[in-house]
Amino acid sequence: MLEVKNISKSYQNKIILDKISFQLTQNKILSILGKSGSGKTTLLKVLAGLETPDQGQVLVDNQIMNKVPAHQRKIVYLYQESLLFPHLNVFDNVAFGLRLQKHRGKSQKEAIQQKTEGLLEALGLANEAHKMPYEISGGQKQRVSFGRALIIKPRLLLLDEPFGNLDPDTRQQMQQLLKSMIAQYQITGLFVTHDIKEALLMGNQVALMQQGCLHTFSSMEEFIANKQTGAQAEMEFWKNLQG
Ligand SMILES: Nc1ncnc2c1ncn2[C@@H]1O[C@H](COP(=O)(O)OP(=O)(O)OP(=O)(O)O)[C@@H](O)[C@H]1O
Repeated sequence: MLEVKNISKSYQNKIILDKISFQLTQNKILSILGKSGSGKTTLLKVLAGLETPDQGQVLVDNQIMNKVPAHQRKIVYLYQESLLFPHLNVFDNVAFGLRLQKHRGKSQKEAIQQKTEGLLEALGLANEAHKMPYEISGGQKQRVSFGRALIIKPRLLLLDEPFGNLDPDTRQQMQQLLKSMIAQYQITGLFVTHDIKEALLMGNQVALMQQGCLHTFSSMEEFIANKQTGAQAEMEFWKNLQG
């Protein structure tokens, strides 16, 4: 479904992405780990059309995306501080993408109303529908931005450290919520995180970005067994802590 072929990108002669190739099938999530500055965000931006690769191709459903502008790709890129429209309430922020799709007429209006209400309910935001962004918490804002993304059924959802700013409890709740929404909406996506546990929890597959290359693992066992991933060190840490 997503096919990335030989993507390279340099900034000021420094190679950030070095002939990256991988495939991702429909309804699967690929978690991407990697050190700060290893190029994870750059990869997501290339897929979203926010950066142009120096070479290589991005294909979604066999369609070459390279020349398709970002706003026509139906690929959503979400990051920690994904912005909400400050002048729209929670309901209108979520409904925005559907309204853009040139839906007119009364029945369409009702369909938008129903879809948005259903999604707000599922996201636990039903009581916040009429609040403005400045009246809700960070975790709630995050849920609104997921709502905005999910409502248009993106072909690809790109999540860039989405929970980086949340406290541990809220982070755990959001992981569970997002996981169930991803299953319900049959989302295909990439999930960038620094947290190994989160990568294993959110992804069906895990990959490691290192020196411009994306190392994909054929199974979770292979990922855990590889010392470079840090999974073993993390497991050792918890074991030692238990005594
Ligand atoms: N627009 C740009 N111009 C020049 N250099 C850039 C630009 N964007 C990113 N870089 C550089 O490319 C490298 C990779 O950055 P990127 O943001 O992709 O890393 P990352 O793996 O997402 O890091 P982090 O985990 O800290 O978010 C960094 O060295 C960064 O300074």
